Amino acid sequence: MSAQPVLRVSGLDVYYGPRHRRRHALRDASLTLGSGEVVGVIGETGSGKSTLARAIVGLVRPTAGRVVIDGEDVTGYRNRQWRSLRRRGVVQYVFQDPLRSLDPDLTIEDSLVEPLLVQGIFRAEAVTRARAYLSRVRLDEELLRRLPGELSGGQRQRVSLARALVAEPKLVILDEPVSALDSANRVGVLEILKELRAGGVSLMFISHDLGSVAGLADRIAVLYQGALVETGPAEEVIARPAHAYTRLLVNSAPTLRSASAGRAEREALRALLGT
Ligand SMILES: Nc1ncnc2c1ncn2[C@@H]1O[C@H](COP(=O)(O)OP(=O)(O)OP(=O)(O)O)[C@@H](O)[C@H]1O
Repeated sequence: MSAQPVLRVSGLDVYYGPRHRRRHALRDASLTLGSGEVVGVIGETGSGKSTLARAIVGLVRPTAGRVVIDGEDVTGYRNRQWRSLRRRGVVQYVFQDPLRSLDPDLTIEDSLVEPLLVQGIFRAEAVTRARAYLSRVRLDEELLRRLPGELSGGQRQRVSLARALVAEPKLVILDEPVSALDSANRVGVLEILKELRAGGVSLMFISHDLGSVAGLADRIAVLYQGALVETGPAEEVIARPAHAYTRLLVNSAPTLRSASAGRAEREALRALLGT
């Protein structure tokens, strides 16, 4: 791992809505991601996971805090500066809905080569790279001529992953990459992400499902009601969860639950959390 983290988030605050009805969606969030690391951000629906991701990539403006990506302080960057950062391929964000990452009027080939063409790479080389990344996400070249609307949900998710990776970014943020997939596709995409991790890509993997994150993440960050209540090495967070909400998550994940953890304990934790 290099000395410089690929991502440093400190004291990030995000509010939504008009002043008199403001919702504090992200509270003083701080997180560091080392180069080549995978961090899993988990939390229930509405806990602020997408807000954290969107604030990191400049799609939502924080009211306080700082974001540094690959040594570049992007806090307060304007749209033009964000576009330039994305064009340089530093960071990629994969939307929860793959259709949002793909232009419906572009063939898969055009979608995959576009990020390379804007970097000044010649089309022939861009197409070669697009094919290589399509095969990395285990899709057939035959799909290159199709439009996103002519693919299955699982294929679309893989194409949007390939599109995020083709420009070889420093950091990829994946918002719920497997939650809309059936179990065979989920296992397939998790396998691909494991290969990417072995290849040294830094990933932030957002999910409401601790079970999906557990086998992949080096570190786990737990969001609860807009606050990062616990962050640590994945094995430690799972083996010795410090926060009551994390204990409830571990206890509720069928594949992680220890034999001793039972329903009574889950109910006690729910009562403690007031949920
Ligand atoms: N554009 C918006 N305007 C107003 N409130 C918003 C907006 N986006 C999100 N929120 C609210 O902010 C809170 C956090 O939302 P966010 O989408 O970050 O949660 P999440 O953890 O990603 O949820 P999910 O797992 O359902 O995607 C929620 O209460 C949500 O209703």
